Amino acid sequence: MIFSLEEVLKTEELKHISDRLNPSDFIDGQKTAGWHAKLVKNNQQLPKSSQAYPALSELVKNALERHPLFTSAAQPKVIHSVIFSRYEVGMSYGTHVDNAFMGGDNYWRSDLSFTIFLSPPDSYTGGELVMELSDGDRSYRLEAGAAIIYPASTLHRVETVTQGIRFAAVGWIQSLVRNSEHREILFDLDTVRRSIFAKEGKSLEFDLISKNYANLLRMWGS
Ligand SMILES: O=C(O)CCC(=O)C(=O)O
Ligand SMILES: [Fe+2]
Repeated sequence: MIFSLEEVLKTEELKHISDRLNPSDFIDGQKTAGWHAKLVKNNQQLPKSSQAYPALSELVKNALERHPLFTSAAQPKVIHSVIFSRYEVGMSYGTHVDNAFMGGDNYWRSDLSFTIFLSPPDSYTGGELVMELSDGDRSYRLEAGAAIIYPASTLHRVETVTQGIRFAAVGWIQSLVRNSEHREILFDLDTVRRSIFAKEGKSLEFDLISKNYANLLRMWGS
């Protein structure tokens, strides 16, 4: 399941982040790509050792966690390996799949990948995030502050930026529920039980769906 979240970052948070993304701090993005992704990765990123990185990466994780749809859709165990990337004119990231495990000493699994768009779409051209799906390509270019979250198993690419600068925060999620189809069933059940709760409160129907939601989570989660 691919899902987008609107307004993950508020306007003042976007400004706070952009004020701290100093182009001269950025380094070649090749540093964090797998051996094959390196061949097609042509962008820049903020090094984790930079002064701004720890607080900005916490801000991004907290913003995702407080979004009402995030927990239900992603069942996050840990959000990890956040990268602030920068694409100037001519930069792109060709077709690749993200590594299955990341995070240096911790070795978190990447079940879901996310991109939070940090630049307003009218401030650059090109730079679409494209998912290469079995029924064709699907292209995303969201408002600043919005996020797209997709299975890390997906082939994807970032098109060449042809004008302006594209900033993004990307990262990965190890989910409590490893299987994407299981996550989708849980998401649907959670959506339905919340809708029942809104209409009729803690009814028998609500309790039965909640029972099955919790039991499936126990069965599929780890
Ligand atoms: O910038 C993006 O939207 C995605 C970048 C990406 O695919 C990656 O860093 O692995
Ligand atoms: Fe990627």
